Amino acid sequence: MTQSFLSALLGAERPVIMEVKSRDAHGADLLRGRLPGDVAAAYQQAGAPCVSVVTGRWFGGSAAMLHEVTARVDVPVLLKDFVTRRDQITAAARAGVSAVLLTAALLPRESLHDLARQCQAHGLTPFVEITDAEEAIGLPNPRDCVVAVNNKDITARERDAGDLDRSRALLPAVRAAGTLCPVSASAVNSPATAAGLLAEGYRGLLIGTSLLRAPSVEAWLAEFDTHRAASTEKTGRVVVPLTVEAPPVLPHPVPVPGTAAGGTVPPATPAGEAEGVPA
Ligand SMILES: O=C(O)c1ccccc1NCC(=O)[C@H](O)[C@H](O)COP(=O)(O)O
Repeated sequence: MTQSFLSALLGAERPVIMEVKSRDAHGADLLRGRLPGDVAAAYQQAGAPCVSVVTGRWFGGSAAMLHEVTARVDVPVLLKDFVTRRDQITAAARAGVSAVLLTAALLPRESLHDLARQCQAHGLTPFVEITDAEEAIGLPNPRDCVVAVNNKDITARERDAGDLDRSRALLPAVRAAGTLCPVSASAVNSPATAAGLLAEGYRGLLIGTSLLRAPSVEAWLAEFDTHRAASTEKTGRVVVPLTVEAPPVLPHPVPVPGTAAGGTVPPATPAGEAEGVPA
């Protein structure tokens, strides 16, 4: 891996984080006989700047999936699991990921911020997923965080249809939080919708189901490019790739004020759902 997750996404012509996920929220198979590593490799081949892998068991994930994916791609990898403890971040860094999902709706504020600092201390990008404006406030070093609006409700296991208006409504708050990279995640169900969200000001998108169900990723991306060109013509808004300096990796362990080194954060996630993160 040569670039941090954040710089890879900001520097991409097509800022789409392509996700490998075994099952959707209703249990439907998304891999259809394909191996996770093969799907990830196909994404990289198609030009993915970054890949996401869901290891959370609600979505049929496992630690093995993470290893299969990291073994097959050179692009930065985002780990999506129910991360509540510092040791999960240490393990994720050891496993070769570049970014870690932190779900604001499932973490007390202090823990969210502590885990974000831990990610940064390991040179990982905190991928902070929010569902309301308040959750974005006060993140540590926000320029080094991705802040993603989740269009679905993880507390309901994402069984809802998703609400893209949430992304539209929260974009000003996400920008105000200080991130360079607002992302819209979940329920981005078509190339047209994806292009629309970029035209409205998002710097990145996280897409799982729509790409996994597409008969051809290349055809999906070609349609996306067509819609983007059309919306650029209409709005004049162009997403200019940015180069950012990778944040420094601080010496480890990094003492975090107010917490016991190596201590755990209060468990706020469904018990036993985070075993996809390697120990
Ligand atoms: O959102 C979470 O907190 C979460 C935690 C652990 C595993 C997965 C989690 N979310 C999954 C997702 O958010 C979606 O897979 C992702 O955004 C893609 O959504 P879609 O394009 O609708 O498949």
